[in-house]
Amino acid sequence: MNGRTAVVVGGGLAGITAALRLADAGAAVTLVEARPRLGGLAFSFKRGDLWVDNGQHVFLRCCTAYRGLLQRLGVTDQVEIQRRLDVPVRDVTTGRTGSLSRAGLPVPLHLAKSLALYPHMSTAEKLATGRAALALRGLDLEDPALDRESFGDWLRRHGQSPRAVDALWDLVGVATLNATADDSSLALAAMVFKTGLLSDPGASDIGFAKVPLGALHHDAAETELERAGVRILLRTKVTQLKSAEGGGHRVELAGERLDGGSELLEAVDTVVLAVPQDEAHGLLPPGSIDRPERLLELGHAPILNVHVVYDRKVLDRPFLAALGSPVQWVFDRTAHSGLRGPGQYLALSQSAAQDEIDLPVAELRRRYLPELERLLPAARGAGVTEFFVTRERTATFAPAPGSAPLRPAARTRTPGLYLAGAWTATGWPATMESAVRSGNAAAGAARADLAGADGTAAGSASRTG
Ligand SMILES: Cc1cc2nc3c(=O)[nH]c(=O)nc-3n(C[C@H](O)[C@H](O)[C@H](O)COP(=O)(O)OP(=O)(O)OC[C@H]3O[C@@H](n4cnc5c(N)ncnc54)[C@H](O)[C@@H]3O)c2cc1C
Repeated sequence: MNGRTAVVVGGGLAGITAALRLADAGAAVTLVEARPRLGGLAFSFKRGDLWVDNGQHVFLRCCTAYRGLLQRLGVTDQVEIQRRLDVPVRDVTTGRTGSLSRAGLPVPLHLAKSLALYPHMSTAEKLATGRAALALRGLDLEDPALDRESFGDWLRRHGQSPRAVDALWDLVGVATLNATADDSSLALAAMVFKTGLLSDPGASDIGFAKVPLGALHHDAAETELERAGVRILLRTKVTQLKSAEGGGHRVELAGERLDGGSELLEAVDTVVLAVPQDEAHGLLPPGSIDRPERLLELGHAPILNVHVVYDRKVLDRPFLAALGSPVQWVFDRTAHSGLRGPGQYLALSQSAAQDEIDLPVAELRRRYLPELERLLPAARGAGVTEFFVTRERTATFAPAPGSAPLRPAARTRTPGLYLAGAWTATGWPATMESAVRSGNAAAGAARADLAGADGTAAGSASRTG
């Protein structure tokens, strides 16, 4: 792509990835981001002395594309991946704590011991779960029928009790899919469980950042993009995308320019739209994709994070999942946030939070502080020094049955125009992994098309492949 120009719209993980890949191929790349920072939906901000992530983010060892990006950014030492999957799960109604963990055995035996000892299900439920896991493992992810059924219906057909759904399938599924089994497509759920739990024994080991997300997705990304020669325009919104008269694309920008004027990027060879689906719908030139209104049908699902700072330590592990409580997952954020002193900072990650996302802070406080006392005995009598929430109403697309045909591929019908974003057709739910995969796919398609136009080997390979 030497001598070619590219504009990437959107500086989330998809856009960062696409920009790096296009710059690697020799294009002169401009990355345009409306906000004052890179990182999109996975970012952090300062609140007093505290670094706060907009939402707790975790990844799995099987997230190879996201881990590849972390490696490229030189920040693998700033994340931690469990040596072996270990998720402590406490039921507040019985007070018992068990764990979902793996042994050093081949799949699916790696989970068998943990399931056998899991205190939150009966023996009959565990046996039925083992049978369902084997059936799930046998599903063909390429079968389009999987997208038409709900995961909940499939689980019931495979003998899963409401308790097994709560204590196991939804415990993992709600956090990864951002929807309950009843609201999830079987295709996406099967993808998550097959890849995460039933592929390689280490696939589900959990990873998370040891620093605020912004240190990875803004600071390190900005440094690497600049090193790769990418021009970064922050606080700059793309307002329109058109065909340029002499060929290529015309990208219109509205930014915080001192003269108040707008800037045009003219005759751009390649544009990657790495923005949320609603924004892409507004920017796509007519005829670029089939039935663009489908982008709006994809819908959104919210995630709420409840942040609580205690005056003492109340949680004795990095994280804990809860049953029998509105609390879903609790993370210890103390070290990441820079909190000093004897206190502890907890973040509650509440996925599929449609019923709570708009509740006033005071009501959430009334709901969650007593729940935390039920879940964490040490919280009883501890002082709360801060309580606040972060709300992401459009955290992910809704992974509902029927969502697969609504997700477009990277290549559009407009030559030189590509789509990226966790919501595009990656086969993954809306995750950091999906975002990075989509950025790779868009840049890969652009590189192949330009190589094809130039008549080089990469182009013919892509056309025949
Ligand atoms: C609270 C929360 C918790 C989550 N937890 C997890 C988790 O644990 N694990 C996981 O893997 N994923 C998680 N996710 C999902 C993950 O963050 C996203 O899937 C991923 O970051 C999406 O990246 P993206 O680049 O596709 O899109 P985005 O991050 O949405 O990036 C799009 C960018 O485009 C910019 N933009 C929009 N319009 C314009 C315009 N006109 N001009 C210029 N720029 C524009 C936006 O400002 C934004 O920066 C979570 C998300 C949230 C919100």
